[in-house]
Amino acid sequence: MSAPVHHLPFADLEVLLQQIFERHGTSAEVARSLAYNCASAQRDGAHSHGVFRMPAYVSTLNSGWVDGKAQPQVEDVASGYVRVDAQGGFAQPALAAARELLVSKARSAGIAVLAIHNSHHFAALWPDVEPFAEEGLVALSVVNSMTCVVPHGAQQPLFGTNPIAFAAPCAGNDPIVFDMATSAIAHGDVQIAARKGELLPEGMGVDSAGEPTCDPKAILAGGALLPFGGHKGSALSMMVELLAAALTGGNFSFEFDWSQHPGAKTPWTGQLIIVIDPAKSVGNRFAERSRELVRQMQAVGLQRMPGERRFRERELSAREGVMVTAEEWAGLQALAG
Ligand SMILES: NC(=O)C1=CN([C@@H]2O[C@H](COP(=O)(O)OP(=O)(O)OC[C@H]3O[C@@H](n4cnc5c(N)ncnc54)[C@H](OP(=O)(O)O)[C@@H]3O)[C@@H](O)[C@H]2O)C=CC1
Ligand SMILES: O=C(O)C1=NCCCC1
Repeated sequence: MSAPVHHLPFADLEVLLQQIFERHGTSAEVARSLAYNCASAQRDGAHSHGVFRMPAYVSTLNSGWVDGKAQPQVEDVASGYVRVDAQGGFAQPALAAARELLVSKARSAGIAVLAIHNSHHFAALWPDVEPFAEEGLVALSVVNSMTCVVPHGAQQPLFGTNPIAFAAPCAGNDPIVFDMATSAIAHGDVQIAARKGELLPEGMGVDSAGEPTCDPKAILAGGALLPFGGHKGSALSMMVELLAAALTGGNFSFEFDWSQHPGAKTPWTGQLIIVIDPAKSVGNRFAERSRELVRQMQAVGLQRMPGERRFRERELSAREGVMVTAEEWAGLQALAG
């Protein structure tokens, strides 16, 4: 028998999450930003960063580790450069505060960089880039997280799960979007597997003795993750540390200490977003060229584009409501008080 589920209109889920954030100490603006982000992940079936994350958001806010009322400070640094100090708050409101300036710089200079530091990112990364592609721009973002990944050839964890997200317009189609951790598996998916009592495929992580394991609980109890693709994923993860932390002024994944804040779960790091206006080099042809690439990939047998599963889930959610399991629903009700 399948588990009972609720199907909610997106707006209702968003309002409920907003209430939870505000109840646990965020400003109304921050609550709106995080609720939209988290509800969008749930809507798109991005479960490792949907409502599953709400208890950890709440425990983090209650621990005093993050400032839920922070007012990001935007600095107009140069013709193609914006810097934001998130003031110890969440990264999404920091991006929102700088977004208009970033887009106007990308449109006038052809390329613009947004460097966010002193920020907490606890979400999927695609929501940060996809909207740029919907406006005809190309966007790339990286964010570093917390030490849990052993660099290829090393013995101890150092890197975070450090995702990379990319979005580009595609004529007559949903934008092309990919968003992937540079670890073999996202930390969120390890937690979900541990909760469900499932084993992981081989090659995802090691136990506390550094021995390969498929047991997610062993990875969470003093073990660690591996980068995807050996030395190649490891190099990308290193690049993310450099771009998201060293370049922005944020912490490396190993540089913050949350031990004095029991319940804290959000990495206090940095994030970089690069936005490019393709009109500057190829006029209005970029989106057509994207479409051509997709056509050719399909012609050689491609069945699934990255991002496609999410867009399908989004359509399904629009028709049937956003799916929340009975257990998740009960948890949300408890958090909402
Ligand atoms: N904030 C943070 O610090 C961190 C956040 N995360 C987030 O965790 C989430 C999950 O990451 P991860 O587990 O690496 O993601 P996945 O491995 O599930 O997916 C990575 C990308 O590959 C696509 N994809 C997956 N399977 C296929 C396939 N068979 N064919 C074609 N494309 C495919 C996905 O598209 P689709 O979405 O359509 O399935 C997605 O764009 C991400 O949103 C990431 O941002 C991860 C680490 C840290
Ligand atoms: O799933 C992950 O990996 C992470 N997600 C949110 C931030 C911490 C790492």
